[in-house]
Amino acid sequence: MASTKSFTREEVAKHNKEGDLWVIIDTKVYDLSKFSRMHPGGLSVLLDEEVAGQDATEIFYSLHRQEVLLKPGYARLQVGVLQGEEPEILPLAPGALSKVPHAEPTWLTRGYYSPYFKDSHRKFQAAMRKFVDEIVYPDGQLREADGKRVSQSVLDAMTAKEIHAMRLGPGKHLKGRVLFDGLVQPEEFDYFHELIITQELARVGVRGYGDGLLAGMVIGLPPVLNFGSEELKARVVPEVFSGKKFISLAISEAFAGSDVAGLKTTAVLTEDKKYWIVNGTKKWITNGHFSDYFTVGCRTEGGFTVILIERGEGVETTPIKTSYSPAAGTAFVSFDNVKVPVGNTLGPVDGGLIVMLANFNHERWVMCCSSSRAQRLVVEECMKWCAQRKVFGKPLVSQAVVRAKLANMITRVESAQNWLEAVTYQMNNMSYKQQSSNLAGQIGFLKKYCTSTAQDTAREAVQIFGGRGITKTGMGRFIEHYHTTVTFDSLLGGAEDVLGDLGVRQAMRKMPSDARL
Ligand code: HEM
Repeated sequence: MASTKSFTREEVAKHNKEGDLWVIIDTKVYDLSKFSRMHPGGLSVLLDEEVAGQDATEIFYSLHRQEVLLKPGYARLQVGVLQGEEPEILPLAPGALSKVPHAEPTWLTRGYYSPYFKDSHRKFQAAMRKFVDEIVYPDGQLREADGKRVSQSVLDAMTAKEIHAMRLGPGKHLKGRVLFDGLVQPEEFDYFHELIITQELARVGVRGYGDGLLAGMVIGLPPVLNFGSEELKARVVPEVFSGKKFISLAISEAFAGSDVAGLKTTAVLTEDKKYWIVNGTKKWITNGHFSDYFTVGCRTEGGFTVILIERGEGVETTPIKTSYSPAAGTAFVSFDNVKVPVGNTLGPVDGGLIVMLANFNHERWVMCCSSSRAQRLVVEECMKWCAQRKVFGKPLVSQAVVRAKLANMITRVESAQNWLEAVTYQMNNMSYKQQSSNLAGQIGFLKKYCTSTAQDTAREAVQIFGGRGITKTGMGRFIEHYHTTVTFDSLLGGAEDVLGDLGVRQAMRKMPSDARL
């Protein structure tokens, strides 16, 4: 616990030399006498006459993130507070909304309204924010750094609130479950609740870890839920929703991605027609390295079939090094003569395309939710930095070129979110089938928009942060991470050009034959 001793500024000023060195940061008094020799920024900067024994608040915050002082090892350096003065820089309490303009979507900004979000969504958001701040965020920072898997305690905490089940959207799978301690009833749970879950998780701001939070389940389990036999569902779904077993979608190969006709993994029926024998390899499989189940796209005699394969004899996974942390468990998966019961077939034999198409819309919409929210985190970082960073004696934001960059960023993130909310409203009012026929193109365009604007924002954010934007620690650490990992979002679920083309083709199919200029 921090000391509550109080000092006058004059008393602090006496401790101004090597071996007896105090500073004031936002009314708190720190004794850096011993620490100064270990200070990552060096000893000399602390001995400066404007720092040693002085109020170093402004210079401290121009060089360090708030989190530095919250770390127990550094918080211990506090020996007291300034007499009769109150701190001004207060870190946000867990669950609180940011007051930085555009740091929150409009519906969460004081004084604004929304036609979409009701009281139930607001309560749900507040609970989810607190949960993420207290349980997920701290683990995210640690695991992204050490590359280990998401801690089981986090997955268990998510299970207790039924977050895994809710991440598959509204539907029968929620029936009878107590969602977030009863905060929302299964029948009232809609796509806006799901949007909230995805967007709150995206605020953790660490890409590999974000996928480690069972992104494989979000895309790999729906084919089991929608196309698996009752026996298969009864066994697999509870294991996965309880966070005890893991599942991945395994479609992409080194040979082919979106082009399923080019896949080389084969499934051949045994003579007694009781088993599939699967041979082949899959690449870039999110969560694959720790998955127990794989929803696998296979070439079969008359086309393409989706089969659920359990880890066992003949299944090997090797981690792939990607631009983000191994916390995602991204893997190369090989199947060598794997014997799979035919009961594990998902959907019609040779009719796997339907299974995949049914999955795409939701999967891409989830990506839009997380991509647009991650982009907003970058806007918040830039807004704060531009206001606090001084150049040529003035805040960075006094430069017109910097304001122009912020204007572009805000325009992009607000348009992405508003379009996303409009599409989400459509999803709430359409059946799954209607969504495929009416929204596949829209969602394709939206995803293309989210991820291409994300890359523009990443580039401009690095310009604003300068060298800090390419440094893994310190002020620009989120920007560096975002810039390094942002491209990934533009590839998964279909590259931008592929999605744009899909949207135009869907639109052209609906062109009236009598339309003329
Ligand atoms: C409680 C007091 C302080 C603590 C715990 C502290 C801790 C740290 C830490 C952890 C870093 C590494 C930052 C990172 O890359 O993540 C750092 C860097 C630095 N610190 Fe401090 N510091 C303190 C006070 C100060 C003060 C008063 C100054 C005043 C000049 C200062 C100047 C610097 C500089 C110049 C760097 C290098 C920044 C960079 O590489 O961009 N520090 N400090």
